[in-house]
Amino acid sequence: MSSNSSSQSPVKTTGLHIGDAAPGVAKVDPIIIADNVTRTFGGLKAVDVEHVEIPRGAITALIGPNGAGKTTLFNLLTGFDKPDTGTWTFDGTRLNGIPAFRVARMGQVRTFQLTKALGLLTVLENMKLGAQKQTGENVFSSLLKPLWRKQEVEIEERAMEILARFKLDTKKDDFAASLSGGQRKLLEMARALMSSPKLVMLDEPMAGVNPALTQSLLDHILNLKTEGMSVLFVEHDMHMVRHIADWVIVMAEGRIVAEGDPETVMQDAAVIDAYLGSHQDVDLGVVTGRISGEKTAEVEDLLAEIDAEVGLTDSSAYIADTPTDDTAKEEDTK
Ligand SMILES: Nc1ncnc2c1ncn2[C@@H]1O[C@H](COP(=O)(O)OP(=O)(O)OP(=O)(O)O)[C@@H](O)[C@H]1O
Repeated sequence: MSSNSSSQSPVKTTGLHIGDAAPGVAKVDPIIIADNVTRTFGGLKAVDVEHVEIPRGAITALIGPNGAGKTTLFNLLTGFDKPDTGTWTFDGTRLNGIPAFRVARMGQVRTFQLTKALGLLTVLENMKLGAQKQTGENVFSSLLKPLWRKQEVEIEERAMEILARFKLDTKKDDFAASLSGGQRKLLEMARALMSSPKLVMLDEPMAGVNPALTQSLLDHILNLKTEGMSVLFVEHDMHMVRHIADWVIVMAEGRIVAEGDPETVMQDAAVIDAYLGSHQDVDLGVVTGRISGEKTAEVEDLLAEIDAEVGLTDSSAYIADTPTDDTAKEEDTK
């Protein structure tokens, strides 16, 4: 595997899989291996994953249209929901049936949206929660009664160190609710790092982030990899996926329909089908920009409709041809 990163043109980690890239393909060094994972709500099979492996030391994006089952799979893998069937291992240890707080203790953490309750804690208090491995009530009582003074000091030092990296140290005493959308995302990520995870799972890290903070967030995610962590993130922002993901897994209707490096996956017919769904009667070449020519008003309307449906800022950019480094840079500065 080769790996490196920089904010301008991150070097992708390659050589992650064994054999042809296809749904369920084996990885050279998987950190998660899951088999026959299903989750049904009423009559609906929200997740139906036969086999999937998440590569270690790489940034993996989990993409797919609304309702594809991404969040449900995330919840299952992190112990926040129980599957109907399925087994999986994290770093060689069987994890199915293990509750969320123990999953986090084993080094697999996920970011959480700042809920109302967490917004009423200060930035520093939120960080301390991360150190306590998100153990619920115990965390709150430990905040009120710090029995382990030495440990408290160490935790606070670590929190301030991480906050400084995320440029949030000056806000340590502010209520988390007073942060901007982008700063909240940074805090969510900073909090996850308090437990020195091996795998960081990010749920829509770019959602609601002001363009001014986009680059900073991307850099922080790239840094996780540089520091040896693995990253799995769910995201609708395809600019981001294309720019930083080493590997992309595509879900549709609960199943994994494609896997591969970003450039290949985004030109895969199954991926285009999954996103465009009912619009298959329209010439996809025009819609995706693969066939040049004037877009009719009808196609322009359709693009806007697709953007709204899948939450993309620019659907033609998503499935368009491979960008040059320059175009990727331009996109980042938008
Ligand atoms: N708790 C639940 N009860 C009933 N149905 C649910 C529940 N959670 C998810 N679903 C259904 O399962 C399917 C998959 O949902 P999920 O949220 O996992 O998709 P997603 O790919 O994360 O979508 P999005 O990108 O919109 O967040 C959807 O049809 C959803 O309505």
